[in-house]
Amino acid sequence: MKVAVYGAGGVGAYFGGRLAQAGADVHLIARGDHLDALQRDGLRVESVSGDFSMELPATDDPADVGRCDVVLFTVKSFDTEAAAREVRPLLGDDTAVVSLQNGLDNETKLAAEIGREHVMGGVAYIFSTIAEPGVVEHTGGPTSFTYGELDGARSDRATRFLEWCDRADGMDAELSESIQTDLWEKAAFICAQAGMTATVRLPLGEIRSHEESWEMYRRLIDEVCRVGRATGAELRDGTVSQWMDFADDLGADSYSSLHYDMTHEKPMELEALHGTVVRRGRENDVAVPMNEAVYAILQPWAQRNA
Ligand SMILES: NC(=O)C1=CN([C@@H]2O[C@H](COP(=O)(O)OP(=O)(O)OC[C@H]3O[C@@H](n4cnc5c(N)ncnc54)[C@H](O)[C@@H]3O)[C@@H](O)[C@H]2O)C=CC1
Ligand SMILES: CC(C)(CO)C(=O)C(=O)O
Repeated sequence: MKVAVYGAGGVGAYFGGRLAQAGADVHLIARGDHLDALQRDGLRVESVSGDFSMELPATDDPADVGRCDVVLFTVKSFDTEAAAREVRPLLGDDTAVVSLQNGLDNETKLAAEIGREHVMGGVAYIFSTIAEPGVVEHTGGPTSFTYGELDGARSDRATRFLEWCDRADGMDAELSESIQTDLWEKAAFICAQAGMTATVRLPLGEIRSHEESWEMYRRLIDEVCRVGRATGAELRDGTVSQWMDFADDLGADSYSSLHYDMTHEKPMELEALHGTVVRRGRENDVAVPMNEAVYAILQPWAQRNA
């Protein structure tokens, strides 16, 4: 199985590294200092599931890699369109480009550039960042992703990829037959987890211990579920309480990639998260006051870091 990781950062290099450990032919696409370090020193992953280092081919030019079976597409959502324009050299007739990004529009943007037949949706559950160039730090989370064909088909390429994922240690993968539902459900969770940890600027444990803050966390989830249903997505009953139970079990020191980016002066995915919910809420006449509040509070940070 030949795999390219387009945007080999916290998420992509972690899962790509694990697939390489399982024997997949993995190629990293990165840029800047991180690429220089990957080429010079290899990839180092410092992980709660076990550290590892490996030499993997790394480049900023997809033409060096050529056709792949699977492309893990893991750039930040504000880089989706630019990166999608560069993906073509990686595509054979049956190549799947699997977005593991946060946000609701990445698959549509990818499809517009490379054709819907190449795109699979996906959602990742992991806490992982580039700690320094060439070094990815994985601090926890379920360390899993769910992916699937946009039309829900259990295709040969999707099941073949699952077999490879199942061989890998330190990660779990699930093949979904309703990835649109998964995307909305993940959006509901991430708008709460990212929204609260970034606005409050404290870890989840301290948010949980205040009744009003914990209620706001719940309302953020609930609002996104309402918007999702208004757009026609089939969210499962009990999604809000399931996420609240999930968040109850997360480590007290959990934050989010949005909080990380905000506090490290990096561009933020605010538009892909709360910005999208606010816009879709308006379009569908669904009130989203909690998401509007998060969006308003974080705007100055998003502008400052852009
Ligand atoms: N970090 C986390 O724990 C989680 C992140 N996510 C989502 O996964 C996606 C990726 O996030 P991270 O891995 O944290 O981002 P990251 O910033 O660590 O990695 C993305 C990498 O892609 C590179 N890149 C962007 N455009 C490129 C291009 N055209 N050519 C080559 N390299 C390019 C960037 O320089 C960066 O190194 C985001 O949508 C994020 O919200 C989802 C779950 C957890
Ligand atoms: C769900 C969560 C919080 C970690 O998997 C995430 O997606 C992020 O930090 O961006």
